[in-house]
Amino acid sequence: MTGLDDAANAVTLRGVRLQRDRFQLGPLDCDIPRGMVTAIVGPNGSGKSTLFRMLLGLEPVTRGEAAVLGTRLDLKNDGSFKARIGFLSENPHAYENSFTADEKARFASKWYPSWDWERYRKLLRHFDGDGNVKLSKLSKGMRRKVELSIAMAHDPELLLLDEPSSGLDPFAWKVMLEELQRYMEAGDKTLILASHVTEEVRRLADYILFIYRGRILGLYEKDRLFDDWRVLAVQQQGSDGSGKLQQTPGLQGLSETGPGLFRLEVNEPERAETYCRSCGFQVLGVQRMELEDILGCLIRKEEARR
Ligand SMILES: Nc1ncnc2c1ncn2[C@@H]1O[C@H](COP(=O)(O)OP(=O)(O)OP(=O)(O)O)[C@@H](O)[C@H]1O
Repeated sequence: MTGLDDAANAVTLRGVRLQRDRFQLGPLDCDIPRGMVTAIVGPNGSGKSTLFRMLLGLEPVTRGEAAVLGTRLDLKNDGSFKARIGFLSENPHAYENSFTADEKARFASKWYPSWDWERYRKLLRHFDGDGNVKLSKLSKGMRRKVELSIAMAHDPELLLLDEPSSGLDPFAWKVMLEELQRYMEAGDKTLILASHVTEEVRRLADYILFIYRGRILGLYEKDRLFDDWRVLAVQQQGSDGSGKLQQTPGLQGLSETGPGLFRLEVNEPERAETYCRSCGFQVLGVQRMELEDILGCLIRKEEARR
């Protein structure tokens, strides 16, 4: 791991903890790279929104050190780094209900030096959003579209999106993917999004950060993750040898699915296959794992460790 102010990272966390009455986030250690898309994936209540709030300085770091865009999250910073960030929260703020999108945008334009009205209008048009209706009168998806337009209008260095597609119809979802891909085209932007939508993660993410019960289960390069993690179905040929499966290279999970039949979750598929054969097992099939299966496997391992 590198220093806190390494320019290659958009976010650096070192032993970071945030304590609430009934929930602890951390200790967290990770580097989220700049110029990339990182998807945060984890079950409900695992701490994704809390992590976003902490990165925005809205909740204090109780212990450890954190930096966002090279700025340390401590009492000494003046908060100006936040003008370089675009944020879409999971839930809309009730105190903004009486504003229209255009009125909210007018507020935002004063706060963000790089605010671009043309960009805002273009985004709103592309999303087919209405800037003149009170936010409280918009449907969930309609409000999401205008909030996204506002979050992206100042072309921020770092975009933090908390479940951005929540409420969007399939057409708006497609527009969102297009806009986020366009946003990343310049090469110097960073997108971090929390998502439960597998397809969104598959299409957008360069990296996946798994989080569970406030702890990081791993940060993986997406293509490698989907290449490496496989399910092997194997059948025992002789009468003995099932115990040997515990030694399978890269073994992440093992279950007996029938008499002499086993299901192995592995992240070194070629070595695992060779090993199983050498132990006298017939390999019946090898399949890529879905994102939720990988998460399930990581959670089981974490639970076993606790
Ligand atoms: N305002 C709050 N005050 C106290 N505890 C909170 C508050 N908001 C969330 N929590 C708790 O913090 C924990 C993490 O919640 P958080 O919203 O960060 O999870 P999440 O991963 O974003 O979940 P989801 O996928 O459901 O959006 C949960 O145990 C939740 O009950």
